[in-house]
Amino acid sequence: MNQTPLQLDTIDIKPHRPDGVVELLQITDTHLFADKDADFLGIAPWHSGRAVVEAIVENERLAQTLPHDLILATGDLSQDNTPESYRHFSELMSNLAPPVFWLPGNHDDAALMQAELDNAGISNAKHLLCGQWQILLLDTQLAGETHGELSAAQLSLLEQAIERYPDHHLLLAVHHQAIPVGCAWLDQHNLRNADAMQALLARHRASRVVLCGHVHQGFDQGEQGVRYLASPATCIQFKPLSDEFALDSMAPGWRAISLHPDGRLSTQVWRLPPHTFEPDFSATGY
Ligand SMILES: Nc1ncnc2c1ncn2[C@@H]1O[C@@H]2COP(=O)(O)O[C@H]2[C@H]1O
Ligand SMILES: [Fe+2]
Repeated sequence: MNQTPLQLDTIDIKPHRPDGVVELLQITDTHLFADKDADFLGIAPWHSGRAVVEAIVENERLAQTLPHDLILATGDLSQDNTPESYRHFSELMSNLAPPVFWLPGNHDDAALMQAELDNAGISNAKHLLCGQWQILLLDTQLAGETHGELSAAQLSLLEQAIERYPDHHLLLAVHHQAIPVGCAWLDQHNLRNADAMQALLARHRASRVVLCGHVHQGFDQGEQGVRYLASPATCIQFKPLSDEFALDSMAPGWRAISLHPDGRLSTQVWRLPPHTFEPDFSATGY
């Protein structure tokens, strides 16, 4: 096993907005298959993912907003771990102008994912300096498990980030939820050593935000001065506050986030129109 500690490798991204506000989008849990028409509990993820991308493009055109600075793809991009599924993800992202940054989820094959996304020219950068903010993407994947964990090496990257950039507000992106979302069946598949991450976050004086995927629902909660956010998946939605596995009737979606230079954050969950891509509500799991 390679014991060499990971070194923080930082890239700079200049925010487009003259007031320094960083505009980003979160796209998560696309669960793509090699077969674009493959069914996932009543939804074909490639088709719902494509509809999300088209809606983002249309939103930008209608709102005539300044361009987004970046997109964060927070894992479970593939459901079947095929090279084709990652190529389909790259194809979807090629319709969007901002650079995409990614981290693996429990369903991903991280090595294959990196190889395929590298081939498509999607950056593997994990620490971004953007105006007054720093964005760190950490890997919580634990091979063969549905729940997640931050290895010592990943925690060390967080420590390096807050030590090196103590005055930059921090957005930490991970796949697994660090605090319970209120679905017992799903909260057993959480980030197991969230306390180690939280102990490091407690040292950081600037703003702290933790953004995750995995929970297939909108989530926004503050705890001990840290804001925890999650986004709907671009395919099936899990029903909030359900102890048993249950799919939700809300449409697929994504999250938009504005990071202000003074540390404030504003955010909005966007969804496709109601009743588009309704799943098979009788499904009991996968
Ligand atoms: N009925 C179920 N009960 C518990 N876990 C489940 C059930 N169905 C699926 N899962 C797991 O829960 C995970 C939550 O999101 P994932 O897409 O990561 O993958 C899912 C499955 O591994
Ligand atoms: Fe997941």
